[in-house]
Amino acid sequence: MNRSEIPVAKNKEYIAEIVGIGHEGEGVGRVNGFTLFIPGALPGEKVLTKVVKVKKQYGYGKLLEVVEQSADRIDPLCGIYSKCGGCQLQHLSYEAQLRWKRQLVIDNLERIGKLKVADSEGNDEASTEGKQTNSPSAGEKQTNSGIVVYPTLGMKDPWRYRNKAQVPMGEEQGGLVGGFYAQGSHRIIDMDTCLIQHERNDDVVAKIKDIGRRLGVSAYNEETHTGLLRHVVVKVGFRTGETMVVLVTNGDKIPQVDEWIAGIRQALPEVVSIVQNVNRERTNVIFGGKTRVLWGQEYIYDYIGDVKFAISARSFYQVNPVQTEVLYGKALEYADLSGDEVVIDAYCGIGTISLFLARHARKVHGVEIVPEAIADAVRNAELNGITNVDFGVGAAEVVIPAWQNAGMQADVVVVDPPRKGCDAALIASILSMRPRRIVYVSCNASTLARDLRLFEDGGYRTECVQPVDMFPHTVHVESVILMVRK
Ligand SMILES: C[S@@+](CC[C@H](N)C(=O)[O-])C[C@H]1O[C@@H](n2cnc3c(N)ncnc32)[C@H](O)[C@@H]1O
Repeated sequence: MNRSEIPVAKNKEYIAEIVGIGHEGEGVGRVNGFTLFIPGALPGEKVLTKVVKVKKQYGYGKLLEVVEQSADRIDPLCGIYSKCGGCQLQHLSYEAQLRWKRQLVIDNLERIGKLKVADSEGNDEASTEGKQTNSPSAGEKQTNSGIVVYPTLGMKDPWRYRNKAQVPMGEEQGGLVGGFYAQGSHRIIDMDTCLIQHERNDDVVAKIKDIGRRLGVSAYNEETHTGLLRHVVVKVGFRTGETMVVLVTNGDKIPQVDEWIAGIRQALPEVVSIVQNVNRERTNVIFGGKTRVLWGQEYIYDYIGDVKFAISARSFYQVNPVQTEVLYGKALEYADLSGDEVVIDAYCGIGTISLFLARHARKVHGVEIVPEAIADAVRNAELNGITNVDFGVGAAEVVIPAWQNAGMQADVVVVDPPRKGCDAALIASILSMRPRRIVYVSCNASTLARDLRLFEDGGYRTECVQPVDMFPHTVHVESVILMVRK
C-alpha cells in the first residue's frame, strides 16, 4: 500500500470493526480495509479508536470506547489486569477463550498446513471440566471429511493454577516492593495478589517483603547495578504442599542471613527449602550461575499422575500441574500403548512424558539438548523405580538418526518441541523410521501446522487434534495431536 492510499492517519479517531484476536490478545480491527491492532477490543465489536502508529500494511490504535459490545466481553477479575500484561484475555469469557483457542489451531492447520479440518467438533461441547471424554477411540476421529479438532479441554476453575512465581523486587520510599514491571518500563509496581498464582505464592511473597522491610534489605537497581535482592522465586508442590523459596541476589553475601532464615521459617512453616541464587550480571535473565541451599531440602517434590518429581531451584517443571496431567493423559491415550512398545520421547525435558509413558511401554528413550534436564530425568526415573527408560543428551535431530543408524526402531514417537517446532532433519529421520503412531505435543499452532504438512507428505495421516488450555487468560495454546501411518 502506498502511503497516500493508507486510509487512516496518526492521532485521528475512527470506528473499527473487530474481526479477530492477534498474537498478543489485541483486537484485530478493520477501517476501510486497513488493519489496526487495538488492545482491549474483541471480535464482533465496533469500537472508537485513536490511531497511535501507522505502518505500510497495518497500524495500532488505542481503544477509546466500545460502541457495540461483544456478548463474550466480561469484566476482568483482576484489579491490575490492564497494567500488568501477564494475562491478555481476562476481558473475554472463559468459554469464549476456549472457543478462540480451538479456532486458532484450526486456522493455522488450514492456512499454513493446507490441511482439511472436519466441520464436526467430535463428541463433546467445549469442556471446562478437564474431562477426557472425547477419546479418538470413542468415535469421531479420522472422518473422511477431515481432521477432527476437539473442543479445548479447559479448567473447571481457571484461576490460581500456577505453581511457580518469579517476582522482581524494587524499592519505594516505604522499602521493598515486588510485583511486575510497569508497561514499557522497568519500574516495579507493587502487587499483593496474582489471581493465576497459587494462593501460597502470594502469601510467601508478601511475607518475604515484610521480612525484607524489617531487616532493611535493599532491592537491586538495574540502572546503578547496586542493591541486593533481585527476584523472589516461589515454587509450590500442588499435591505435596511443599514450598521452596529462592532469593536471587546481586552478590554472594546476604547480611543477617540467619535472621532471614528464622523469619521465613517462623512466618511460613510450609516452606521446606530456602535457596539462594547469585546473579551479578547486568541482564534480564532471572537466574545466575551459582545456587546454594541456605536451609532445608535441595528439592521439593510433586506428582504428575502417579509419577513423583524432584524439583530443584533451577529445574524446569510444568507450571500448571492440573492441566499437565490432562495433557499427558491425552498423549498416553494417543500413544495407545499395550506394554510391548518401544517409544521415543523427543525434546523430553526432565523426562516428564517419558516417565508418564514408561509404565505402559516396553522401553522409552528420551532425548533432550539441556544436560541438566537429563540429569533431573535420570534422578526422577530412579526416584520412581522406573528402569525401562534411558536418556540421551543432544539435539534430537542428531541423536535420533544416530540411534536409528545403530538399529533402533520405535513403534511410537512422541515429540514436544519448543515454539520453533521440529527440526526438518528430525522429521525426515522419524519418517524413515516409520513408527506406527506419532504423538505431537505443541505449544505453537503455526509451527505445528508446518510440521504436520511434512508428516502428511511423508506418509502419515493426522487423525485428531486436542487443544488443552494450559494457561487460562493468556494467549498461549497447547495441543496434542495423533498421527498414524497411512
Ligand atoms: C516444550 S519443552 C518440552 C519439555 C518436556 N517434554 C515437558 O513436557 O516438560 C521443549 C524441550 O526441548 C528442548 N530442546 C530444544 N531444542 C532441542 C533440540 N534440538 N533437541 C532436543 N531438545 C531440544 C528444550 O530444552 C525443552 O526442554
